[in-house]
Amino acid sequence: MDVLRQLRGFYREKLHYLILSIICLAAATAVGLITPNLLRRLIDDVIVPRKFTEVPMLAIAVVVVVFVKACLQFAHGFFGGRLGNFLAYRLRNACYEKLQFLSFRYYDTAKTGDLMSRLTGDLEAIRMFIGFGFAQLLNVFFMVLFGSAMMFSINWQLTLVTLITMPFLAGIALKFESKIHPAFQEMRLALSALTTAVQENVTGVRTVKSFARESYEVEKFSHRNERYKNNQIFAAELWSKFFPLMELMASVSVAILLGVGGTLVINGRMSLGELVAFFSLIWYIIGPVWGLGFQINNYTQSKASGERVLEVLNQRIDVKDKENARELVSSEVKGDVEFNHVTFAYGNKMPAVTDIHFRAKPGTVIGFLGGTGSGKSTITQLMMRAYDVNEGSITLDGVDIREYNVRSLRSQISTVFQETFLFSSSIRNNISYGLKNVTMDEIIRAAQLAKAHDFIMEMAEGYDTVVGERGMGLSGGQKQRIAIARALLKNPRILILDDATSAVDMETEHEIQAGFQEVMRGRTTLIIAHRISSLRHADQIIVMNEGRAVQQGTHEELIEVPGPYRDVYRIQYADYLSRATGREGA
Ligand SMILES: Nc1ncnc2c1ncn2[C@@H]1O[C@H](COP(=O)(O)OP(=O)(O)OP(=O)(O)O)[C@@H](O)[C@H]1O
Repeated sequence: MDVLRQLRGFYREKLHYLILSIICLAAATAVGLITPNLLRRLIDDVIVPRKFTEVPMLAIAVVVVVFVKACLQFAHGFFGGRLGNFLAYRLRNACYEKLQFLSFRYYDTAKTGDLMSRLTGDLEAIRMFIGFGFAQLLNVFFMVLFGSAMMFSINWQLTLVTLITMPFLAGIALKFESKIHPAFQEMRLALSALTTAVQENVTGVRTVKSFARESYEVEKFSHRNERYKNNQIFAAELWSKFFPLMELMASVSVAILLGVGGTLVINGRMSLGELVAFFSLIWYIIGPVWGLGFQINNYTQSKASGERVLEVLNQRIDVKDKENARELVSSEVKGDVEFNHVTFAYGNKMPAVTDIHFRAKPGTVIGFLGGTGSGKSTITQLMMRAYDVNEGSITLDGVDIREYNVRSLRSQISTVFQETFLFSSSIRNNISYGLKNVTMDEIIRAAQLAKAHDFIMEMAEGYDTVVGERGMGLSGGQKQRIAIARALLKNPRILILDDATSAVDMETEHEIQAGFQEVMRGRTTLIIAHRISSLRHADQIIVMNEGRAVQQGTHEELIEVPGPYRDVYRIQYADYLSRATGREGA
């Protein structure tokens, strides 16, 4: 119930729906009890004394009772539906909003499929339980309580004898639930494995085909499919045993009732009408007991779902605004960036960067070179406060970036990542993503600077061409150029290019960089690249190794001194250097 209490904030406004839904269901249950009484009257007061004039009245009474009961059930469904949907709507929005603000650290370990299932399946379970399950669980008690109270009022001895089988019935229902519950969980896991296989196969279809692993994939799927099928069969067998067993137990109850009750009627200690009323009341008790396991399972499942959803909602946001955080105003930002002896580690791992110290004056270009895992991307992530530093500080225009409002800081920075993400939308929307009031001319200008305009115009629909999921249908270099156009259109003070031109040829890269020089005049740029040609014009180059800056200087300075930069330069420029030496020798 703790979960329900925590969720209360989301449905407090509509708490009256919950109360009305419970009242209506309880009232429907109570009204339902009139029917057995009418039956009793029909037999004892009409049929036996042969006073048939009362039949029309009784018939009308039955119709009225059934009608009122139906209205109450409708009202229960109406209020429950309103409540459940309101809660699910609020929770869905809250979860989605939370997902937008959760830190990068959360997404480092989050699984897409798991998050999706929390936002869909788990939310649905909560909707059903709060909307209907909760009232129905309470109704189980109402039915048993009202039903047995009425039976006791008719004949308490017969009630005790008839209800003797109920504990067994409840025991079987609970035992069945304890077996079917894990079977269902297992089935859900098997289904999730099955869908993951399909999802991965579709996403990685190129890899599968290029490795000619189609039959392996078919076999993998077939194994998972078999597991799912076996689970289904197991669950179906459990169901097929449960129903006859429950029916058998229920029939024992009914047989006892008929035997003992019949004898009481014959001996004149009970009227025939009472026996018939008893007969219909017994189902008032058998029904809920039969479904007891299901209701309890429904509760435990929605409790687990509630916990999973609350886990997302209660997730701590690592990087957040300080109280009274400063707002950056675009026109006033100069772009003076300084890393002051910055050290940072992801979780409890070894530091990814240690004692990084550099200053990028407004409008300058800082290049980063280094092997994989040397900490280059980490530096750019720290710049946009994807994570906060552990030691040292990063300043923008002389103020620690932790003092700024995160949103306004990031709005001053454009990042182009090595892996480009494009939305399944038109190229135009992809370039202008998140920006309002941009003209087509501005979009075209950004695309021209990113050397994307020409290939976009060659497409049948031009800027209106819709690119598939993750930009399918475009080459790696084309996707990167669209991402660069997107970054340029944002008109940032700070541009971060994290291996952003790795997928374009050297000539295009050169042209893109020439475009950058034009747009980035007066702005600060951090470039990560593996090609010396991309970095040689930088105002300062930082060579990284195992999280440390091992060399720092301009291209001209660095090629003069022995070290990793000169080694890389010699490897990449081997042909050029040998030709130059050859010419000198000649
Ligand atoms: N999100 C993360 N969670 C945990 N560790 C990470 C994460 N990102 C990077 N690392 C680790 O931090 C170290 C530095 O990684 P980083 O991505 O900064 O290197 P890099 O120089 O940019 O490499 P590359 O050139 O391959 O992109 C590596 O050891 C890496 O495994």
